[in-house]
Amino acid sequence: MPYVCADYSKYKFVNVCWNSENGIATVTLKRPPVNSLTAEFLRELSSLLLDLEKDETQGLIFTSEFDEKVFSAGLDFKELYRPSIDHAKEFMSLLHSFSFRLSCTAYPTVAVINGHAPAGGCIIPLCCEYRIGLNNFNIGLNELKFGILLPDWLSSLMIHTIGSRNAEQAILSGTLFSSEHALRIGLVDEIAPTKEVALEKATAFLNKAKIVNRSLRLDAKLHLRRPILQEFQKDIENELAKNVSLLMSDKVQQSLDAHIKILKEKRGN
Ligand SMILES: CC/C=C\CC/C=C/CC(=O)SCCNC(=O)CCNC(=O)[C@H](O)C(C)(C)COP(=O)(O)OP(=O)(O)OC[C@H]1O[C@@H](n2cnc3c(N)ncnc32)[C@H](O)[C@@H]1OP(=O)(O)O
Repeated sequence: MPYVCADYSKYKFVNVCWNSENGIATVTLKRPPVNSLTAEFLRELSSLLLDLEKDETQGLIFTSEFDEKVFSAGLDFKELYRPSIDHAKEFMSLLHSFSFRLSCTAYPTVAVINGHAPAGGCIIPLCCEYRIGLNNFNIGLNELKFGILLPDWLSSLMIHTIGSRNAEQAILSGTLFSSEHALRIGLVDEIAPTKEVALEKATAFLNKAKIVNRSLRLDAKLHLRRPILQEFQKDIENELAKNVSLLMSDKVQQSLDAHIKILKEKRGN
């Protein structure tokens, strides 16, 4: 059983709950109001993965504090609207390194998607090995609707998860899928009626993974995920520069502006 050394109370945007019997860490995302991903949040999540690795967690479950509302609303609109060039570079680099690290963790990973997971909100579930959804939520990579071309590593994660034909249709149409539809195409592996049941299913998946030798399992995981990991590692500097310049482009900035206005109007402010 892992001896928990790290001080998990230092984290601002996650709550980490260890099960001392099975060594599984449940990480609840709690950055109000909608778990949108900022540079600070991504930095924290990356550091958390390292702590969990050092403490030899036997498995990781991600879920959200904002139950039946939102798992994550994706990249933070407000932070990405008119950022400085340095901030845009830092943001893209943090997103890349966190997603890479999560995709090749030694320990098995599950996302309990207990709310909407649009666009960048779908990244954590896609990097995980298994996804359990609740009813009545939307999930998908709808970035094309924002004028954002997906980084190659993100398309590759989607292809790995739902196959190339489904991924082509999903990405090119910018579709957000209902939970039932997500189940049909394999974007989620199971649907659960409540978060409690979803957490039980997640634990069952992680317990199954435990019977296998840890380092052998990691070798197999890296082998099976090689096409994704190659995309993460391919020409990193160029890829980051491309994403930064896309983000800073007038077209994407105008689209972010429009979406921020829509959200404001929705709230009547
Ligand atoms: C360059 C390539 C790099 C990377 C590739 C990946 C790219 C990803 C692009 C993105 O991820 S862009 C973000 C896409 N996300 C969305 O379109 C989601 C937008 N939000 C919603 O649809 C809804 O807010 C919700 C379904 C998540 C939740 O709905 P509801 O519960 O009704 O809450 P409200 O809409 O009233 O929102 C509450 C509060 O939260 C703010 N907010 C919502 N989404 C974001 C966000 N993505 N970033 C920042 N803030 C967000 C919203 O403005 C409200 O704020 P108040 O101040 O009015 O309380």
